[in-house]
Amino acid sequence: MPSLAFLGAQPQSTLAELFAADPARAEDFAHDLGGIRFDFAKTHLTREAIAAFDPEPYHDALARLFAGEVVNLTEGRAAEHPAERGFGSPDAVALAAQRHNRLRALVDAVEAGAFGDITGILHIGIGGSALGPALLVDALGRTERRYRVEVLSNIDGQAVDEALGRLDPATTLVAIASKTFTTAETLRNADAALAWLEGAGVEDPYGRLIAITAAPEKAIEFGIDETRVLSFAPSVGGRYSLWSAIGFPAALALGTEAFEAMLDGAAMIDEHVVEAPTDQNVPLLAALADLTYTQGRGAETRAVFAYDERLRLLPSYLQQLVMESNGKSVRLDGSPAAGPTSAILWGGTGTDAQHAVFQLLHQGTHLVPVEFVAVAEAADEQDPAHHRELLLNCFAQGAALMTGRVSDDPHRHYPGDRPSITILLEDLDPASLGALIAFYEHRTFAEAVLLGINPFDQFGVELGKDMARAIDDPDTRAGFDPSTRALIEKAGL
Ligand SMILES: O=P(O)(O)OC[C@H]1O[C@](O)(CO)[C@@H](O)[C@@H]1O
Repeated sequence: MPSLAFLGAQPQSTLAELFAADPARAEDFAHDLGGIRFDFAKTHLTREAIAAFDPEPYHDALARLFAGEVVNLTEGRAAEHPAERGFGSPDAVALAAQRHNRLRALVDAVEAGAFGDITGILHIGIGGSALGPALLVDALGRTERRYRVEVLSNIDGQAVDEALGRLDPATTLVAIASKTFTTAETLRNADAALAWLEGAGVEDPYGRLIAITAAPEKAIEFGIDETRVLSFAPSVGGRYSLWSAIGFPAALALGTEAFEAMLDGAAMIDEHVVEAPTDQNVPLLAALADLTYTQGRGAETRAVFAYDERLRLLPSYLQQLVMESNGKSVRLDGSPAAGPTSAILWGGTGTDAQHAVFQLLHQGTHLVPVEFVAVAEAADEQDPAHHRELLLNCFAQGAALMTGRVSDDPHRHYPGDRPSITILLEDLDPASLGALIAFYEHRTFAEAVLLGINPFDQFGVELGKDMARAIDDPDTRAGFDPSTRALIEKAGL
């Protein structure tokens, strides 16, 4: 059983005291890995706590994950997303490679004109079947994107109209991405897309559909020819699936080489977590810092600010990854979790957020560990002066949160000692983005292991889905509470 005893070895010193006592802190608590600097110096993590941490249970869990053992005990399956990056049982790795070959073949077919002149792709999916592709394309496809990609997730008809309005039905491919191929929003939106193609007079609308799923039989039942079904393993969780066929729109829009470079970046992190000792293991250190605040100091949230417009979708991607994984109350054996589990993750982009929510971060009553994610190199064709100011603002915020400012006037007093992690990418490219995302996956995994919870199930979302079905049925609706029935009546449903 993993132990959180290391938290007891953490002196309750302030950040200023930690820096004063340790001249090498800035250097030793910052780690350069794959072109990314992970700087933990402005957290309350200490050498004592790291030394007191027993990494054995973590490494055992990691070995089980990479061996393709059943680590998702509540659903009785493995969690094989690392196999997409070459780490797993030989069978899983071979199968993932075969599936990537099919993905590449389909990209090649689109490029060779097998679907006619295609200029756009409508990617329909939700949660893990949408957030990853949306992030990849938005982050990396701003200048070189070869196809217009629209990601449609919400069941709101306005979202449908907006997405369709930006595409030409005559030259659009529709990818229906759903691990289960049963998700209500996705199927409803797929029907809307089909009607859109039909309405525009597209000769063979079903011929324009591609399915991406772990349930190929259901996609075939829907009417999609099996040659256009890209599958992935049921053991790849939705929020861990962007490495699989779910990444198809990114592979198409950015090119398969870029997609492979992203997988390589992630694989570099896979290797790192296995080999690095605790005091160098970047995702593990981040998890130790997270637990220092949630378990050790009562922090309920953690905020991530992307100081780069290209990463504006990162906070919402991380919300699913972190909260759907570790927002649990019971341990693997069903016993209650000992103390808080996942922090509530929220965030935004810098510098916008500075003028909206940073007041609370600097002077509010909540302890909010902050994370800054920035890129040293400006995006192509970006004004270097803007980029310089963006970065300077980012670093100034970390310094201000930590240092504070003393004033006799309580309204103008900044207490300081507020922690932050800074993640600085040398450049934003497929490899560094892959590494960044895999870092977050491994950090989430490490946290789950230390908390003794299962990061790979998500039963919490099932109740709402069941109720959404029941509420639409007059017989079961009668059993709903009076408040809900009154709302349904008021809305005229
Ligand atoms: O890919 P699917 O099966 O459509 O599911 C979409 C999303 O729904 C969830 O199951 C829960 O809402 C997520 O875990 C998943 O990413």
